[in-house]
Amino acid sequence: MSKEIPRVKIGIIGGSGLYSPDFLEDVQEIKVYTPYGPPSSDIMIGHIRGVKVAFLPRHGKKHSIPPHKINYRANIWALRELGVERLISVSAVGSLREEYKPGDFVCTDQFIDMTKNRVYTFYDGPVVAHVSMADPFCPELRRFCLDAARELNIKVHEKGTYVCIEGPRFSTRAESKLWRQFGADIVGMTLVPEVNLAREARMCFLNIAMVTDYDVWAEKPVTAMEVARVMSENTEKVRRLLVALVPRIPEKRGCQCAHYLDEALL
Ligand SMILES: CSC[C@H]1O[C@H](OP(=O)(O)O)[C@H](O)[C@@H]1O
Ligand SMILES: Nc1ncnc2[nH]cnc12
Repeated sequence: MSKEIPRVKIGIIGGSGLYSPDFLEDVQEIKVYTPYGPPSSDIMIGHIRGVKVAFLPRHGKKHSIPPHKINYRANIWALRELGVERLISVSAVGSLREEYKPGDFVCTDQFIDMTKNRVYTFYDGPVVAHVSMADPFCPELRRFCLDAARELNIKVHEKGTYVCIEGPRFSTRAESKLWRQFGADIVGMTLVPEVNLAREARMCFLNIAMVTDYDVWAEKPVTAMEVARVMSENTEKVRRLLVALVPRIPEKRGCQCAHYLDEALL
């Protein structure tokens, strides 16, 4: 007897420090097969106040997959296969600005791609797609996120440019200063190509970044242990924000996100 595959419209990808769907109720795990191989883990499906949500930890349940080895295509494909239209990605980031303090949230609104060796598209030919990335994040999801944070009295920066580095190493002092000159506000290793693949998959995409450290421009070199510690001190805040955000998201989309691909195919 074949099992019915559940349909889920909202997906959450957890980053460093967010590996478990303990903010969801009635969780079931399902294995999803993709043409690109397995996603980072089985997909966990549960509910937030009656709304069905799919959860996937991008580094795996035990953080065994480094940023440059994540199978981003498999992750996005698997979530899309389940019906996900609106994707919330959670990231730990370093700060490139004094005023973006450890423990603050950032509702990312732009990115700069400094990665070097990733697979950036589902369209490897013969079908070719050039998606617009001028406005990478869903304006509706950003608004719901900011409203939810305001309601909870959680400090969130309304805008922030995320520079995505290849990793897994952290930036040199010279690089960190350069990211600041580029106009970036926060630095991480995983937003690209998650965000552009989601657009190719006609999904809305929101990035909730949690500042875990001042990157090395501010003198003291960051360590992975520091990132993990600050993230674990703040996961409760992340969970509360997700629980307040998800029920605000309406069934129907009123944004452009599903249509960028129409103008991208040659
Ligand atoms: C654990 S330190 C570096 C690691 O943390 C961030 O992860 P994520 O974006 O998945 O939250 C950063 O991008 C690196 O992968
Ligand atoms: N300083 C930093 N650089 C890159 N990725 C990070 N993730 C968290 N902090 C970071």
